Amino acid sequence: MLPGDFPRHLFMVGCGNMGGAMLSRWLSQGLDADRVTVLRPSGASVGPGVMVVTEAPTELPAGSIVILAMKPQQWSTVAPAVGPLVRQSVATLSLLAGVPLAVLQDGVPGFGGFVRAMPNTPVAIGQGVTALYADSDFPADQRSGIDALIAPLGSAEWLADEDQFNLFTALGGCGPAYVFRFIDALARAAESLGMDETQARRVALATVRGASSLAAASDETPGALADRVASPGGMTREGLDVLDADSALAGLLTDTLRAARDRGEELARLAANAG
Ligand SMILES: NC(=O)C1=CN([C@@H]2O[C@H](COP(=O)(O)OP(=O)(O)OC[C@H]3O[C@@H](n4cnc5c(N)ncnc54)[C@H](O)[C@@H]3O)[C@@H](O)[C@H]2O)C=CC1
Ligand SMILES: O=C(O)[C@@H]1CCC=N1
Repeated sequence: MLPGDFPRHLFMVGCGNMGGAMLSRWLSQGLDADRVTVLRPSGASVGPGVMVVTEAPTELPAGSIVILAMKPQQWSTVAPAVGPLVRQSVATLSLLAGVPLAVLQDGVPGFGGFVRAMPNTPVAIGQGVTALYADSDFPADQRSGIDALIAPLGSAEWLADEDQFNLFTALGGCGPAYVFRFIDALARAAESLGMDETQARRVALATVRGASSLAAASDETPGALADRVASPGGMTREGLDVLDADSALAGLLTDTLRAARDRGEELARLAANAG
């Protein structure tokens, strides 16, 4: 079921991996396909009944939200084409990683309805986490429409400080990729030590799923839960000692998030200049 104040119409600019994950969830939760229009250069279908256009129309249905779901680097070329539609929208949600509100506003001068959103692909099953940020120009009474839009996708966090957006992106937006890589590495490690490949993948995935569900359901921190697995003098501690030596895992993940976060500033420059 969609919330009652779900936007009346969605106009999506691009619908690839991320836009497609959001759209499939909204449709699965009861959104009528005729309440969505997708602009994509290929014109390829995104699902039964959803209108796909290859050029921006001149008008949007009343109460539309525009969702920018193309690549950040495309903003400076897309802005002139979709600017008139952005101005007609009650709000325009930008998924463009790294691109600050100021760069969005430069593309459509005078429009105060931009909201930055950073979802992640688990939105496809309603288990995403989405960061949201709007500045003081954004009409306060439109926030509930944005909340209704995001609610079917999982949890949401409004950030108070736009400077935190790239760090949130590195953790929440990019994070599924790092977790998928970890699952893969866990399975490959078991395989390299002699386990059958298919069994290693199955057990690694089941272990990560069970552990993350337990951590989500527990009052204890993941750190405390790790210690509970490690029986004194037992096997787990020997393994944890490898991960913890010289803060190996913590250091690797800090470097990982730093690299992802810092790429956001480069994407902002590309969005402003390169087209
Ligand atoms: N993939 C992810 O997990 C996440 C992606 N994002 C953001 O979502 C946006 C899209 O990323 P992905 O879906 O991964 O990329 P993608 O490459 O899968 O999809 C991009 C879409 O944009 C369309 N497109 C290309 N040129 C266009 C144009 N001129 N006008 C309209 N549409 C155009 C493409 O046809 C495609 O459907 C990016 O801005 C990214 O930063 C945000 C959070 C997570
Ligand atoms: O890789 C990217 O730039 C986007 C942002 C978060 C996930 N994917």
